Amino acid sequence: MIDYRSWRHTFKLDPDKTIDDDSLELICESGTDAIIVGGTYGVTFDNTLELMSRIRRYAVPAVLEISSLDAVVPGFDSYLIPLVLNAGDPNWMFAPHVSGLKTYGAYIHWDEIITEGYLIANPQAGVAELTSALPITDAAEAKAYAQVATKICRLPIVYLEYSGTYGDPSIVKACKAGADEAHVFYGGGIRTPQQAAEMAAIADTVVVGNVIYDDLQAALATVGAVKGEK
Ligand SMILES: CC(C)=CCC/C(C)=C/CC/C(C)=C/CC/C(C)=C/CC/C(C)=C/CC/C(C)=C/CC/C(C)=C/COP(=O)(O)OP(=O)(O)O
Ligand SMILES: O=P(O)(O)OC[C@@H](O)CO
Ligand SMILES: [Mg+2]
Repeated sequence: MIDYRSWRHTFKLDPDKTIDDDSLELICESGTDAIIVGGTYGVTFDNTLELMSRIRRYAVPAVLEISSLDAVVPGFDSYLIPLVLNAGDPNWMFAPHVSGLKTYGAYIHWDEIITEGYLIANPQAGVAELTSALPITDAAEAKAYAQVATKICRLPIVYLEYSGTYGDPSIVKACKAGADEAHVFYGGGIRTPQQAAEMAAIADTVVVGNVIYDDLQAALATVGAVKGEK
């Protein structure tokens, strides 16, 4: 099992976006703890395979966060499987996972599978639209969702997803409190070292995504900010 509990900082690369070789090298050699490959829309087998093979030039661990059954590519170190805690469309709760097990069951190495209790907190994110995510009304509700994930479903990870916008630290704190011993990933809208450090002081691992494509130097500066924390 990959040691995700030691990760403090990760970059998330989207197979549907373009990154040149020099930028990819800087990301992979940045000192980040892992590269997560994933995205909501436009993720295909071919663009995932292409990105994975380019990342594989470097020693950094690479994991695939599966969002489509058409894009399950062998060769990653581990596979993150989201379970969307606040999916309003029940077809996103377990149906893809049942299909996945029917299709890939014979090939699964269970010690490579890591399940994430996914809590979608930005109603404007693509993933919120896709899953018809229910709004999180307040910190008490965020804490309760985290407890559903960890105390009731006994999931090892809570992923608080603000994809595209910077989150509310009080909601992140509530999630962390509800998650107890489980591991908390925070992702969304981190664009500065200060934001990275602020979220890293609450969550166990921070995930930096979109800024990679908008401002590479800003993205790289988040690594040192997090590694100095906690
Ligand atoms: C041969 C081989 C390699 C075998 C491996 C076996 C294996 C791992 C099999 C998988 C079995 C299985 C149980 C599969 C089910 C996987 C599946 C399709 C689950 C559904 C996941 C799900 C609910 C997806 C919904 C979307 C989601 C939560 C995506 C997560 C990623 C995400 C939110 C990224 C952010 O995207 P981004 O584009 O940045 O966001 P914006 O749109 O807001 O910008
Ligand atoms: O792209 P950003 O907003 O940095 O979010 C990171 C990650 O949580 C997306 O799944
Ligand atoms: Mg993204």
